[in-house]
Amino acid sequence: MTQASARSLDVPADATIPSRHPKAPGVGERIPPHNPACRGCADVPGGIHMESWVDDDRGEGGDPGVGVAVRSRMAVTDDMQGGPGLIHGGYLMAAFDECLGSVAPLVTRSCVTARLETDFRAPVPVGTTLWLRARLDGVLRRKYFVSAEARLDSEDGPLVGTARALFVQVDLQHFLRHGRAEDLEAIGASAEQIRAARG
Ligand SMILES: CCCCCCCCCCCC(=O)SCCNC(=O)CCNC(=O)[C@H](O)C(C)(C)COP(=O)(O)OP(=O)(O)OC[C@H]1O[C@@H](n2cnc3c(N)ncnc32)[C@H](O)[C@@H]1OP(=O)(O)O
Repeated sequence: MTQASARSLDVPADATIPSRHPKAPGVGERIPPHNPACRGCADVPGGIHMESWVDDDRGEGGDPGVGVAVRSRMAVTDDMQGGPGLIHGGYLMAAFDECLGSVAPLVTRSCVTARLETDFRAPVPVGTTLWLRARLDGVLRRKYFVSAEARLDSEDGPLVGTARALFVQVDLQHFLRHGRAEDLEAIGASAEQIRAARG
């Protein structure tokens, strides 16, 4: 296998699709913020205020409850402007990252974005609402392959973007080792845990 194909976002043939974790929120339930300071999903100044729910991915056979998917909504506000009256592309990518990033935790522990590819298919005016839908396409070892689409103003509105991403599962040590201590302490980590993780 070449280096390029090893890092591709194409779902490997031997990937599987596990079920939602029994303790994960159920279909239709709101997904709570994964960190109270997250600029993606928490209600904090300067955030994108994404709201997400567990969706029902009916899968190939159309069976209800099969698969793992997330539905998200984001208001496109004036402060997201790039071109005059239009969303900055980085905000659309942030929206995709947040929606895509809510999928794997329905199955496993924390994951982080390793790679994110976005196709900007149509301009997104400020003052609109983005509706996103992401699904789990396959899992191989620690790798979670996900894809998403974004539509304007309703769940079946015009398609404005699509994305594919790879999330890699990490353990708590990832955050303890790399995160700023005061933010880790704010979510309950002790100074001793942080010191131990950093060696
Ligand atoms: C307190 C709780 C709060 C919970 C908080 C939850 C936070 C969620 C936040 C939302 C999402 C984000 O914004 S996350 C923020 C943005 N992302 C990041 O900061 C991640 C920075 N990158 C990293 O830390 C690292 O590169 C990792 C963890 C992604 C991978 O490092 P690693 O753990 O050493 O693993 P590594 O062996 O390199 O890679 C594992 C497998 O993935 C593949 N792989 C790795 N990177 C890539 C890549 N870019 N493109 C393709 N493939 C890749 C490798 O080839 C390998 O495949 P194979 O050999 O197995 O085939």
